[in-house]
Amino acid sequence: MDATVPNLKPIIEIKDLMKSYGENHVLNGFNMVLYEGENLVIMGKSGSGKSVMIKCLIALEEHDSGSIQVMGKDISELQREELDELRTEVGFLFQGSALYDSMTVRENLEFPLRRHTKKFGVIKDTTPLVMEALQSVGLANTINLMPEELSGGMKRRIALARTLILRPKIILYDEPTTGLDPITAKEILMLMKSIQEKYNTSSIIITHDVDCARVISNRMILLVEGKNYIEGTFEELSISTDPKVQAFFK
Ligand SMILES: Nc1ncnc2c1ncn2[C@@H]1O[C@H](COP(=O)(O)OP(=O)(O)OP(=O)(O)O)[C@@H](O)[C@H]1O
Repeated sequence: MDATVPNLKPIIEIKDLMKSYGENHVLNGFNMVLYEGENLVIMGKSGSGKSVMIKCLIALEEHDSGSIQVMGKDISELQREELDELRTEVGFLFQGSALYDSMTVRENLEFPLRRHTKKFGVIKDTTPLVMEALQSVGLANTINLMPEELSGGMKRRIALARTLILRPKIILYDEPTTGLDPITAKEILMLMKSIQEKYNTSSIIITHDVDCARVISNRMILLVEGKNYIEGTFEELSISTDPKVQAFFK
């Protein structure tokens, strides 16, 4: 474990996770612990089950067996309302950002506030929360713009602001730097780091991007054929002589 991880309190624990689609056994006993304040990178070949694992984690997909504990709660035991509440603590940033094109930046950010009224109650004036989230991503001046007026990097930052507005304790990133040029990708990584420091969030980051893993990870897990193949720090994995591990560092 990297010395920069402040403590070792688990915030997510996955044990022996199995998930198949017909004969396609995607997750075959995956295990994972995410500690508070940690940035955990999951790497794996295309089709190795990374996105399915994330979907099981937030109960968008039902797992076949094994257990998933998020903030001490077994997600398969939660009723719909409890699950909705838990989802306000787990923000996710999927590939492609997915802002609503017909809404302004402000309306995009207000959307989760209106959907999850339990966390903050009914808010009469959303401006302070919207502005704080936009300031966190350095884009306060875009509040009245439409998504089409934003660059790819800006869209991703706004999507991150929309995730942050509910003040999640955990953020799940699926390929946060894919499709961005190297400079914009670096800006996003710096932003992810500053958010983690500011809000003390814990994150799981799925990525193929070695630079992303190097900059952001406290620890990494390599997923092969639906289970953990190896885990360790970037430094440990990057000097591994195992061909399956080396393949990611080329
Ligand atoms: N809803 C679904 N129905 C059937 N099969 C699915 C479904 N979702 C995923 N799969 C299968 O699960 C396997 C793992 O997919 P997954 O999207 O998790 O891969 P991944 O590791 O995230 O890949 P990538 O890096 O390309 O995003 C694939 O074989 C995929 O076809």
